[in-house]
Amino acid sequence: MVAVNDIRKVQQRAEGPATVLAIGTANPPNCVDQSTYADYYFRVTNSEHMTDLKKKFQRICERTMIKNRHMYLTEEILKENPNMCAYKAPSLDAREDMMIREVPRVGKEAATKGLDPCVKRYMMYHQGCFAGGTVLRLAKDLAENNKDARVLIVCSENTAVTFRGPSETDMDSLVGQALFADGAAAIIIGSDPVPKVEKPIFELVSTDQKLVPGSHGAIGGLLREVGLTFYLNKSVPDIISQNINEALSKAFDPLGISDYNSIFWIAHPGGRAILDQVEQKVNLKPEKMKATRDVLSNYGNMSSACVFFIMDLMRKKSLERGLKTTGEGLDWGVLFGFGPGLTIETVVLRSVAI
Ligand SMILES: CC(=O)CC(=O)SCCNC(=O)CCNC(=O)[C@H](O)C(C)(C)COP(=O)(O)OP(=O)(O)OC[C@H]1O[C@@H](n2cnc3c(N)ncnc32)[C@H](O)[C@@H]1OP(=O)(O)O
Repeated sequence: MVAVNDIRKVQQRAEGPATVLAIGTANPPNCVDQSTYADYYFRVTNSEHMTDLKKKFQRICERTMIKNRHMYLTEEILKENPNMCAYKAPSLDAREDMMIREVPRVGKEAATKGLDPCVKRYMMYHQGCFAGGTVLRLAKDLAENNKDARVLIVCSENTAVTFRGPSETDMDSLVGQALFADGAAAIIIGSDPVPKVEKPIFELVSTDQKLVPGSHGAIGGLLREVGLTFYLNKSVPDIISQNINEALSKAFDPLGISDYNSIFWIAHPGGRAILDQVEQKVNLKPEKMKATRDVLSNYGNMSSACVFFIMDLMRKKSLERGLKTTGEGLDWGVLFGFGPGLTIETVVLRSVAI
């Protein structure tokens, strides 16, 4: 008789850790220039009369350190959908129609191929920006517990659901209009790579999630007839940075690592101030956040997709610079997702020799 444990070990479970086997990214073609975005945003939302608010928005845009963002929404689309340009007007149907079309389209572009109908799918909506870490955590469990499984993750983010005109009394919304952007990433995760066929890029060593006590209300979103409304408290950079050392020591103490400049960094770039404060709290050298800041600057906050753009940039730059591993020449690294809850997702990565 075959023992259940043998079936689990021999037939069902993978031997090695889950690895990232491929990464692809895509953005909609419409690219907005952050230096002129305030003019565009106040014109397209018929808000030119709010001159002080426009100046404030211009200041916020400048402080984001974002240069470019991609957005599906063009001026023509917004003109056809005037309710999306109001601060709050019923528009959920129009927004959802765009999302139903665009989210899978850009996601498919990132994944490049269609999928067999027998592929087992799982859809996750309205997760928030920490989801890049969440999906890695779930994919690791799936890949390690299902021998030969290959997990395709597609994170596709679109601001058609959050774009809205300005309001004098809602600064959270205004800050979000200066930060959020569209983008998609597709990643394949699997254990026990097939020799000479598959080449791992990073190994997923461990994962963790923490709901920060007392942070309720700091970041959140509510789906309304007017689209997805959100709040972003000014304390977000403080809360994240105050909890970062605990997350790091929980993840790296077991590995005997306490110098966080000795690892590579992939942090969700929620906003410039979050990166600044984390950097300060951990005494990070400026080059540690270079890949993260480059993605923020060139693409904005694409929510869950950001960490994969950073991962992709890092492995490409490491190759270009002739470094010995995919993680800037270093062995160990960390990936952080931050988002509503306030939730911190931590993933410990191990790079691969180039
Ligand atoms: C959606 C998800 O699930 C996950 C996410 O990623 S959520 C997004 C998380 N990101 C954030 O919370 C943003 C973090 N903040 C930042 O990066 C920066 O504050 C920023 C780039 C927005 C502005 O940079 P800064 O260095 O703070 O600039 P600063 O000059 O102090 O502020 C500019 C103006 O914005 C206002 N402001 C900044 N943050 C604000 C906030 N969260 N709410 C309201 N107003 C804000 C300031 O009061 C200031 O107004 P005045 O010019 O009238 O004084």
